[in-house]
Amino acid sequence: MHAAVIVFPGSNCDRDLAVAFERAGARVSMVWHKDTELPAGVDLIAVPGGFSFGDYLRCGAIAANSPICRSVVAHARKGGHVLGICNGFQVLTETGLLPGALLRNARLKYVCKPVHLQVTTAESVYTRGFDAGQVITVPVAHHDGNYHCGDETLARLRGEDRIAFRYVDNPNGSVDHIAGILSENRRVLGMMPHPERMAEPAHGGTDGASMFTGLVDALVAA
Ligand SMILES: NC(=O)CC[C@H](N)C(=O)O
Repeated sequence: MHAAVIVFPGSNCDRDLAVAFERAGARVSMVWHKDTELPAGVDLIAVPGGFSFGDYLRCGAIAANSPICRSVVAHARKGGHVLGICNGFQVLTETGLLPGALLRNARLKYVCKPVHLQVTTAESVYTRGFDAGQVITVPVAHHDGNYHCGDETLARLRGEDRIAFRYVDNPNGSVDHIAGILSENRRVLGMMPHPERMAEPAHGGTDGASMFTGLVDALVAA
């Protein structure tokens, strides 16, 4: 299984994400935002967390218009897998691959702490390593994590079982406590919490590791 991790100026979770994939058995290529082509044979693209382009304009807005993102969008439109974590989730909403937007946290503060997440659906390659309803602990670290979408979109996300994770105690005001969502074909996932920061014992917990092992196993078997 070959994963590509996209790197923007200001990304700061790219190495963590690569290590989490490698520990789960994946081969990883780092891809600079100015590149236009993805490495041949890539199974999954991962858009990491951080402060791409200094969060200027809106978090993820400039990154979404970088050369590599044209290939990321094309990969997803062909049915490819794309995972966006934190700033990566913001980038995916800015590209239009996922609906909705990440607004400033309800209390206007940067929130950085471990949170409890309910795995809302296990029906995706990203969440198959968990049981539906399972509660896991992973950290959040963001100031724009307040997920917002219109009523119609929310009804579709619920009706199509596309809410991947919900906060047990909502830290940022997200509608319906949403922490992560899936695309219509369930192959694109965006989430604000950081599973890659809770993926080995030295992190203080390993709940996030199941996401990477479940994902790599699914894509190897595909
Ligand atoms: N850790 C992150 O990816 C942070 C994302 C973004 N810079 C924010 O604070 O909302």
